[in-house]
Amino acid sequence: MTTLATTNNNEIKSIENITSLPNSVLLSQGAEAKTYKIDLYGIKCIVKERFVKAYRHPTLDQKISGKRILQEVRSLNKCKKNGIDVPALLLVDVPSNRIYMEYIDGITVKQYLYNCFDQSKETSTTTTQTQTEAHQQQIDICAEIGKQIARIHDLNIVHGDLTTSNMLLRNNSKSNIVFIDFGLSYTSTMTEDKAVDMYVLERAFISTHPNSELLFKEILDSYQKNSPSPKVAKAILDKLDQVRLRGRKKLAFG
Ligand SMILES: Nc1ncnc2c1ncn2[C@@H]1O[C@H](COP(=O)(O)OP(=O)(O)OP(=O)(O)O)[C@@H](O)[C@H]1O
Repeated sequence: MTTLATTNNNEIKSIENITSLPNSVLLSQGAEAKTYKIDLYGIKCIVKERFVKAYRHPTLDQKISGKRILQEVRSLNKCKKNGIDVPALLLVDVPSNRIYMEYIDGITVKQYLYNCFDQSKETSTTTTQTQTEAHQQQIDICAEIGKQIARIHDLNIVHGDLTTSNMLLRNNSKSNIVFIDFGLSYTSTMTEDKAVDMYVLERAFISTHPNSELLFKEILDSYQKNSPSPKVAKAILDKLDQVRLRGRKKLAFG
């Protein structure tokens, strides 16, 4: 682990206040972390800073934040090492609860799918060809999502928060999905954990992209077809059926 070094009388210090940096922009404030885009020595990068939760005991808070950071860093590193596209890790500043990573220039998969839906809508200006192309683009990106998640699961990484907002398109290219936000990720060999990961994605996908059940099926088909371990992938998808059933029962009976 390293600390961001700014030498000051031979002292190594963290940047005190991210917002004081020129060109720093707050991109999002989640429940646990703030995400900034900054310019560091001329390089655009992302700083994810887990903030102190006042309702938690400080020691416990530091322990939880430290664990989440470690998990995010581990997952990012493991993915990168195995050729799965994730932001490159630049620095980890444990005392300040910050991770510095590569800034990915590109839209989210969520936005990409919205754009395709817009193009595929019947209007006076759209042609059948535009609609067919837009539909094919949706299918292609869903196939890519399934393939890449199968590879992540094959590394025994459970993402924990799979949504189309947590997938970015490097240079806006649909064949270049970059997975982000591994803050809730963990290591597991259990089919159940991976099935729940797919269930989280399914719920998020269907609610973010209405009437997209057939598209989600593309994700599942590709997940199984492209998994490095097809038998395991099949077991995970069989388990997904059970997870769905439990989810429905929970909704119906509380
Ligand atoms: N490497 C990156 N490159 C470009 N944009 C990014 C990058 N990482 C995050 N973002 C942007 O910042 C937003 C928030 O990031 P992220 O999802 O990692 O944080 P979070 O959801 O607040 O964290 P957590 O869920 O762990 O509390 C993302 O939706 C994305 O738009």
